[in-house]
Amino acid sequence: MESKKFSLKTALSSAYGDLKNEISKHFEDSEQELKLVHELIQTAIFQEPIDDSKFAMEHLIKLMSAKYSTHPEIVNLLERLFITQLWNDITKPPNMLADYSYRSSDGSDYSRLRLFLQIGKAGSQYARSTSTSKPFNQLPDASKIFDELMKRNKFIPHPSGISATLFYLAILITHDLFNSDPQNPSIDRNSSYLDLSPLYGNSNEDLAKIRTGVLGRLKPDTFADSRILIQPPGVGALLIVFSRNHNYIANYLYETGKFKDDEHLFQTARLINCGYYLRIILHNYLKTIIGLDRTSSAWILDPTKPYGNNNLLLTPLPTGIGNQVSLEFNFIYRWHPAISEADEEWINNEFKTILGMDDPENVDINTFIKKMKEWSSGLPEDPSEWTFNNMKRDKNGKFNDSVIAEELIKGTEKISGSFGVNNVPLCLRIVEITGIQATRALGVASLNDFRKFLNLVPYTSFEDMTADKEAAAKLQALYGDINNVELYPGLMTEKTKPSNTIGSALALPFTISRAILSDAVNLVRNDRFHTDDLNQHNIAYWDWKNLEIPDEQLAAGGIIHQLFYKNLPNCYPQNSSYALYPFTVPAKTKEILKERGDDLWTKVNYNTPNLQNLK
Ligand code: HEM
Ligand SMILES: [Ca+2]
Repeated sequence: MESKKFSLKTALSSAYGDLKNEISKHFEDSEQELKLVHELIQTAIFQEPIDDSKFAMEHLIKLMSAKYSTHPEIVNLLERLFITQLWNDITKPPNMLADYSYRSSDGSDYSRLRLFLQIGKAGSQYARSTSTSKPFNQLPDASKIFDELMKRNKFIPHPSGISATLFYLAILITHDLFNSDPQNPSIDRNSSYLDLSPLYGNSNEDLAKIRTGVLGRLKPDTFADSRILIQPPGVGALLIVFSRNHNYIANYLYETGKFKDDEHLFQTARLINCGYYLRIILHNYLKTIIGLDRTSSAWILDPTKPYGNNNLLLTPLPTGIGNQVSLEFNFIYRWHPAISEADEEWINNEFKTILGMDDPENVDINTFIKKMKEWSSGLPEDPSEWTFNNMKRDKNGKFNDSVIAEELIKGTEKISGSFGVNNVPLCLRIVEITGIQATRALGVASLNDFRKFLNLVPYTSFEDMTADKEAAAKLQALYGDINNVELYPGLMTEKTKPSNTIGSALALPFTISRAILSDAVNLVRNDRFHTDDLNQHNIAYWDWKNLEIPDEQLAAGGIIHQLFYKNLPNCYPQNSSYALYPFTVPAKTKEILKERGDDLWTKVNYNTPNLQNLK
């Protein structure tokens, strides 16, 4: 960055040299004026702060209107620089609108560009990123692709020690963004934003079912999306932490005395709760995914940073313009190989019960949809009565803290699965086959066309695409030509990035690792409620430290432990790796922290928290 600025300055100096010559040709005693002109150019280009007590602007106006007035060529240039500077001060289109600060129930109106009110609203069609350049040749049976290249034969543990709990958050994120209509897979029933749709739902009807209507609160331990009930119980446990966090925030706001009515308290608490969710995604989830825990640097990848101002050299990077997730992203984010062994067993049993069969892998799609529908229509109308994993609610409707904490703690001990060929649990066979068929029906591109779209070099051969010789041979037999490989089967079988390194700790398949970041940056930056409208006024001057526990240092910038300590009191010791670093298995956490080269690793407790006396 420095060297770029240096070379720009060099270029600038030569342009300034010409102007200087021009001015000194016509005027004597112009040293002061030249300095002024130089400053004008500097501030126009580098956005350096202006010390207005020096009256530079007034001097400039005097020069243009009096001394230089007989030299229109100089005045024209200075005037242009001056007007450019003034014009650039104001963001276009506007960053914020007055009194326009609450999330809608269905994700409409999340773009501040009022022409795009509908963008990313629940019930919209998926966006499409890229099309196929030439027709596919004959495609193999989707079931054959699953059986030969995707099916888990033997569990392969994740090489970077990533825990199941990281994927519990990943599942909340995917259930926030994606909710395909089984009758019409081009429709996404959720909003295309990180707005905790699994908690708050996607309509006014959903909200009415989970809100108490009093003081902005949600019903105890309640969430809106019933799909979470048939995910491993750690996913529901994590969502309940966010549900409790909403109520914690609403109470806190009420006690400040600034708000009285339910709607204002609810909406403000939702904005803040979604803010914590995003902060966890950036400071814990993304940090683990790209391996930043291994360094003592505080740097994180933050897509919300304002780069809004124009300057003469860099175009602005807008925020809050709205987002619509793509169908491609839906498949890029299907991370079924990551499911841990224990969670695979759990879901297998759950499917056996719901489908009423011993071999859920053999169910046909119509039966699957029908049985799932029967299951969901058998749930209580009121989500505050739902339970999962046979957990019981107490007389106030709450689950026992330690029962919730236990699922998250167990998740941190479960090693997740490795990405790459042959690691998708067998019970998801029908889901995967139907998925591949949907991509065909909707015209999703080939892997190579998608790579070209991302400006990545296309694969030239099957060996180039996958490091696994056996997989390469199977792909060759099924697809014939490397350019014939479809996006989703390709993503599930391509080579994976190295593990245990800064930059790629999640060891994702190559194309996924790049695509996921492009989609993530867009969906966060384009949400006005994660950028300009998360301003202090709209969040009632909420201090993000309100949840903070004194061991901030121990978390190395992480946030998630604050939610655990606040909403699952007494379940974790103060310095527990299970709260501070839940996304890697504890033995791995120790190894990673040692790599930082400081003594942080000696201060963390790696023992399983003892919940016995809390039950
Ligand atoms: C034990 C864990 C998991 C189970 C039981 C599971 C189950 C399922 C099922 C049944 C579907 C089909 C849903 C439908 O078509 O309505 C599905 C779709 C999907 N899964 Fe998973 N999954 C698990 C883990 C994951 C993980 C770790 C991710 C990624 C982080 C993920 C991402 C997705 C996505 C993006 C879809 C498409 C959703 C949609 O189009 O609405 N899943 N999964
Ligand atoms: Ca959403």
